[in-house]
Amino acid sequence: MEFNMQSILIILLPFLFLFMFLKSLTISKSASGYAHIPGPKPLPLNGNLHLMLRAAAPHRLFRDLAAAHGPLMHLQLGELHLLIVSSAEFASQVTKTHDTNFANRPAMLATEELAYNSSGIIFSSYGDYWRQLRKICTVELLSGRRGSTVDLSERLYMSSYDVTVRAAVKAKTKERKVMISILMECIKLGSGFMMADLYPSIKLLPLITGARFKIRGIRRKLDEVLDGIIEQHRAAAKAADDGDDATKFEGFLDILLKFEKDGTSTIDNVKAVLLDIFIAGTDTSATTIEWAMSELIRNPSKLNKAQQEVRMVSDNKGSYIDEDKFDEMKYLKSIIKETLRLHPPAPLLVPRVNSQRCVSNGYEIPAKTRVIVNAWALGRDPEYWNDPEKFIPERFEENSIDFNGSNLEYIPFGAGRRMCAGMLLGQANMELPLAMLLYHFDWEIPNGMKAEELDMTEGFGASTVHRKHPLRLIPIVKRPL
Ligand code: HEM
Repeated sequence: MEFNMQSILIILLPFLFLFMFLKSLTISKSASGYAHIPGPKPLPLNGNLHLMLRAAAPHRLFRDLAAAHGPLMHLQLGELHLLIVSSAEFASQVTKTHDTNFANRPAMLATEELAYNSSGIIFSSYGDYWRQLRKICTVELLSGRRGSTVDLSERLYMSSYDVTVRAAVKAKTKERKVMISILMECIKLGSGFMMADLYPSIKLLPLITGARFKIRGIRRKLDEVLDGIIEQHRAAAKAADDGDDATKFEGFLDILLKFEKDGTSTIDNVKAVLLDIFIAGTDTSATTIEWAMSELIRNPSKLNKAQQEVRMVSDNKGSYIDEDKFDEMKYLKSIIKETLRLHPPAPLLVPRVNSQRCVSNGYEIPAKTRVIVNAWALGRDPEYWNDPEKFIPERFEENSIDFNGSNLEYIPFGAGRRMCAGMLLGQANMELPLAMLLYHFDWEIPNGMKAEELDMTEGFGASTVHRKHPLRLIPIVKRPL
């Protein structure tokens, strides 16, 4: 008899269900620790997982459930107990009052292999190792506007990737298409909502669902590309040393490699950090520009106003976009802020875990609880915003609300100790390409479609939220490059 994956599955399924049933008895016991926190009633076996099956996207489902159950809500997905935070007050508890306690990240199937055993910045445990990495990042890579510009391209992902990679590695890398597709896979697998993540005690699940196989395949490709980048960098550094190149400077990757050389870290740690920077830097900025352009196309008067501003500032400056003039592009900045309010690229931020039991606004939270802050819901809450579903960049001209983590109703970059380490680079990575798109081109929608008909459906199934369908527009050159 020939055994293929399907026949193995059929044989294993009854055992799996029996195991899950027995497991559900222990799950309901552990659920008692959360009984005092409001939330939808869990079913045996799956908890509230069935709700996810018919949801448009987790951030939308969590917002709707929170409307019925409150701003601190308990959800049980498979074996996991999640707390969903949907108010500025509770977000402040997690990211300010109990920030240190909640400064850890949960383990996920994908982070074992794809984040090199969680040894990058995003998923590493809170402690000295993380502190050191974060310091290198802030000082060496992300504090200024070090990313050199790339040619304007419709392929925002490529351009965003180029800027990030050049900031980190100082050079263009080969195989960027392959790398971008790997990054997209990592983002999908890192959502934390895979079956194998929701039932971590069923050790066979990663094999049965094929997740382990897929992750191993991506890890192999990832190693190949990252090893290539590191090799290329070492060769360039050696050539510069040999030639006594006066222009050489020590960059981010050189510093990571120094730690590897003196034995403080391993080459896997170096790859983990590089991957974090590539993932965090590429997808977030590119998807924000995509949404900003989509919103502007749907609002032609705002598009017009933005173009007038960018052109007025830049025409006097020799017909090119000058980063030093961004402070004069107030409307452009408001557009980016409004886009991040309506479409935060990471709507649920990155999950946190508390090391110790704590009490938050009267609710006891057991240790090792996974907490998700729904930044997307906060940005659309009528409690904090007038006409929250409307794209109105002007609202940011009238107030001083900022995304720097001090206004908890508006946290697209997160807040507290684990907030985004690349906010400044991210900002530059959005302002520059968007200003160029607005300055050089007018934009039309193809096929005579009306502006208000532009499809705004969100994609689903990853930790960042893109447009479901790519944005296709006709550029008309107004200021040639
Ligand atoms: C539009 C641009 C960006 C957005 C919206 C964004 C958003 C975020 C969010 C929501 C988090 C999690 C915060 C939390 O848990 O409270 C995060 C973490 C992080 N981001 Fe960004 N990000 C952006 C760009 C970048 C860039 C360009 C880089 C670096 C090249 C970067 C590097 C990081 C790192 C290293 C972390 C992990 C911090 C830690 O866990 O200590 N981000 N980002």
